[in-house]
Amino acid sequence: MAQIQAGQTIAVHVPATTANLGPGFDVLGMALSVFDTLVVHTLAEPGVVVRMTGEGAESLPTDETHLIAKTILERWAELGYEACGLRLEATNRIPHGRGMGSSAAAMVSALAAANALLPADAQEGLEEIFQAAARWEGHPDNVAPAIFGGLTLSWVAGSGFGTLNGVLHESIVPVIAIPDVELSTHAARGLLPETVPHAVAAANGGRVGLLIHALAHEPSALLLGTEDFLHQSFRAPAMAPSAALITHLRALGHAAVVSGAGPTVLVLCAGNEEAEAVARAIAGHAADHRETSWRVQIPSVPQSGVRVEVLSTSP
Ligand SMILES: Nc1ncnc2c1ncn2[C@@H]1O[C@H](COP(=O)(O)OP(=O)(O)OP(=O)(O)O)[C@@H](O)[C@H]1O
Ligand SMILES: N[C@@H](CCO)C(=O)O
Repeated sequence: MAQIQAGQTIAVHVPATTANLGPGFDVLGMALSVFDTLVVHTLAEPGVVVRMTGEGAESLPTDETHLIAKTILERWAELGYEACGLRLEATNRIPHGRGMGSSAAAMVSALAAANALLPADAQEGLEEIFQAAARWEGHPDNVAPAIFGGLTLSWVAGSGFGTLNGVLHESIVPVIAIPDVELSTHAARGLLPETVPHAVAAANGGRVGLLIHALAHEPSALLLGTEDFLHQSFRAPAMAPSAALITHLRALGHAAVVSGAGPTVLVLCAGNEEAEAVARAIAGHAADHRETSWRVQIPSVPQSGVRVEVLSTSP
């Protein structure tokens, strides 16, 4: 069995992502300019040590059970490589369990790192990393923009996944409101019904079509295009403050939706003026509903996703 070379150091940068964008459940995703950074050192001595700063630093494991370390080790084993020792230094800026793709970012940084530390002639491309990440995450909508950046449209293709970059109108500005509570994606998916009636699926399909058009060409149609029939109403009881904020913003004419599995709220704005009005509307709503506090950010949409820097190679 080939062994991973000790003495290598790489850095991986991966963006946060928002998924669904309303009706595009498990299909639409978009990168957001909030980046996690992971530095990986391969060591001659066996064992795994993880150091973290930022999100999750106080609560996540610091040994080989850490999600990123575990994924790197499992990927090497899957590809037939014997692991060396590892030191990981993670700077976590993506909030966990909020619907901003933290687990997808962790998965993508692990798989990109595992790949970059293979011998040069064994390294794979982004397409193989996408297939592995989507398989391990279970759905492709967050991992696609984390890998490829921009707006992504993804689908299940046989036993694998497909994705492509969609056109995003230059005026569109995302606003995110991150509440001070977490909801795990696993719990949020558990709230969904097994099946939906044909009429509901058809209504949702119509909105996805309109949304893709609105995102590319006609931002004025974002409010109608972001109407969802598949997931938000079922999950609302688990994120009542987010549901109330979305109702408030939509009544004002803004295209507010649940970001990913929630509870973060995403608003797709047609320009900076609307984005600033939305930030003010969120502040006003928060002042009247003090049980939840919100962090409001206006990120950009990076056009590329995961990036690996080789800091030092093995002797
Ligand atoms: N950088 C990280 N390092 C290690 N573990 C992580 C990291 N990011 C996320 N995780 C793990 O993933 C969990 C959150 O995943 P979960 O899928 O529930 O939410 P999310 O990915 O933030 O939201 P969503 O999938 O809706 O966008 C965390 O509680 C933690 O266990
Ligand atoms: N499409 C996923 C995104 C969260 O990972 C969901 O809504 O469950």
